[in-house]
Amino acid sequence: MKYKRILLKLSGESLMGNQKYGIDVTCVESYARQIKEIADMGIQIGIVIGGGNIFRGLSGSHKGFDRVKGDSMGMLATVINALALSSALDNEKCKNKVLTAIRMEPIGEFYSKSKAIEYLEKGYVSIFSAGTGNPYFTTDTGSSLRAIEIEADAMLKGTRVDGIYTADPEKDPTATKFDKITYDEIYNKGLKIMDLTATTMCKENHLPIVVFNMDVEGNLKKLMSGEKIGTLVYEK
Ligand SMILES: Nc1ncnc2c1ncn2[C@@H]1O[C@H](COP(=O)(O)OP(=O)(O)OP(=O)(O)O)[C@@H](O)[C@H]1O
Ligand SMILES: O=c1ccn([C@@H]2O[C@H](COP(=O)(O)O)[C@@H](O)[C@H]2O)c(=O)[nH]1
Repeated sequence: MKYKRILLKLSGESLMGNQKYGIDVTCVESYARQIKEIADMGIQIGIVIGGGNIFRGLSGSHKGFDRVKGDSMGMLATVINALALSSALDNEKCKNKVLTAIRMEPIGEFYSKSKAIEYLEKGYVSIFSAGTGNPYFTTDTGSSLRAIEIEADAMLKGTRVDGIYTADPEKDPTATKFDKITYDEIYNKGLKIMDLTATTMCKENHLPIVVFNMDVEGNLKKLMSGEKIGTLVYEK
């Protein structure tokens, strides 16, 4: 097996599916099926989920919301998504736990590294919600932080594009895909696939990243089986 323990980052915005807002149930169900498939292979899975399908603090601040309150709303949005995913995993009979970076028992257990690792070792898919618990961050940074804390072998960014491109492929149809790219090239080319804080944390801690399309069912299993899909971010 290529990876024993992974941190899977799921895009909140992708959870909208074809809707304009909120959660498309078929999308969450597809994610849960794919996660169950690799949990059954014995892979330890930590998950961070975004909140862009519900609220982003920065966008809120452009409309007059206080940034810190807006970011708190964004972090709560990630908890809503985590609960939706947890429920879909329950339906798949895939044992899981929701941990929160901000205390809010009984909705989820307060996150600690030791508890997270204990659950992973017991075979629970562990969903780390509320990002880092601090404003002015994103769930990309929450993902790199949790990946490093749980000593994951890699951070897998499951999104709605099939890798990293020379420009945002949703805006530029002429953009071309990289099969692999270094952290430094991401900075030097100004690519906006992940925020810079997250990229820097991964680089400094030698954590490989794979960006791949989570909306194609079966992709996650292919990655775990060693197939080369998506884009690998590596150190030179
Ligand atoms: N160079 C690039 N290559 C690939 N995707 C890019 C690039 N630049 C920007 N993007 C955008 O990044 C998006 C993927 O990022 P991500 O999964 O974090 O989505 P998001 O909408 O920010 O999710 P979230 O709701 O979790 O914040 C793609 O849908 C794509 O539009
Ligand atoms: O550590 C964090 C993580 C997230 N936020 C806020 O939540 C939203 C949603 O997260 P996305 O990564 O954009 O999906 C984000 O825009 C922030 O407002 C946070 O404050 N701290």
